[in-house]
Amino acid sequence: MSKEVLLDVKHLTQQFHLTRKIKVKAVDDVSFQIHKGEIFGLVGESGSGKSTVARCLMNIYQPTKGEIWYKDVNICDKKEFKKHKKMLQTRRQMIFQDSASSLNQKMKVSDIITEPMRIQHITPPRGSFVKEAAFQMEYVGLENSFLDRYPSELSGGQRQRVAIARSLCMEPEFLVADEPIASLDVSIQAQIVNLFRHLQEDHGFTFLFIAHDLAMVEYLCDRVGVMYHGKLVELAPAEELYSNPVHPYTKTLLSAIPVPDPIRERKRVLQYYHGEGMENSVWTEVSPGHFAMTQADRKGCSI
Ligand SMILES: Nc1ncnc2c1ncn2[C@@H]1O[C@H](COP(=O)(O)OP(=O)(O)OP(=O)(O)O)[C@@H](O)[C@H]1O
Repeated sequence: MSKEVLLDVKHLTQQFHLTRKIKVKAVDDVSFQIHKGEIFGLVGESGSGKSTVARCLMNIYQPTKGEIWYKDVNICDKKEFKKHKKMLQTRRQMIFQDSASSLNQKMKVSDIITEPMRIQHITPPRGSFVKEAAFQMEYVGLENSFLDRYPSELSGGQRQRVAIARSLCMEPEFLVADEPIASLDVSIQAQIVNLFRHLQEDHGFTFLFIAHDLAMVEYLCDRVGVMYHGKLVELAPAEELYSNPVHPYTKTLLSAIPVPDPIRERKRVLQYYHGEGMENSVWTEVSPGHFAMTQADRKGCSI
């Protein structure tokens, strides 16, 4: 993995207006970088702001504050976005959790896979759209007989493979996978996660991987960020985060991972965190490459 920065997120804040008076700060002053070729994981409880970050990175939401740089393009700047629109819409692709609703149920698989190429007026490198769809299908482990089927005729895992094949057609550089395995059976989850790993190894893709399954995130990701109530509270290489969590919320989250050893499992202590000490917290590098929110007067230790 290189240290070249592909994405630089600076002080990202996203507020939603629920009514004229009530606002929700879904993402609150979040900064991080994603390096070229790395798999960056984002974890946190439901509603902590992970999907909102992902949607801002994909220009689905226009952030309330902050900047997002994709290489040397500030994608939050509307003029810059317009200037580089084609590059941004092809090189960045997103895979959603619910492939049943993200894929057009009325289209055949071959058309679903090649639709983004048609929209972007891209000539299929393998001669025809059908050949292109067949190539990508084979790559993601689906037989060609699926080409003429409709999404409703496929299983959840097969539909997710179609969604991946569809994004591969655009020869992307950066893939956002938002809970791509959440709706799948456990054995299928492992297959899809392994597919992501192969994609990264074969093509050097850069990934943002959002998931609730902390064990899968540890297995797949190079670095992991932990979100809590819209804030990024900890960020570290996966191994370091899982072996030495600093923020109490990270400790809470990791304490909930089941241990496949009955003796250790019996001794496991579940931790709880209810947001105590979030105020006055500052972003500190507690060890090289390991950042966490700690209280200003207690740098280097947990809150
Ligand atoms: N379009 C929207 N309009 C209003 N509020 C929103 C919108 N999108 C997200 N929110 C709110 O922002 C907060 C963060 O939501 P978000 O979906 O980013 O969390 P998440 O960590 O991805 O949760 P999950 O794991 O359940 O998907 C939540 O309180 C959510 O209700």
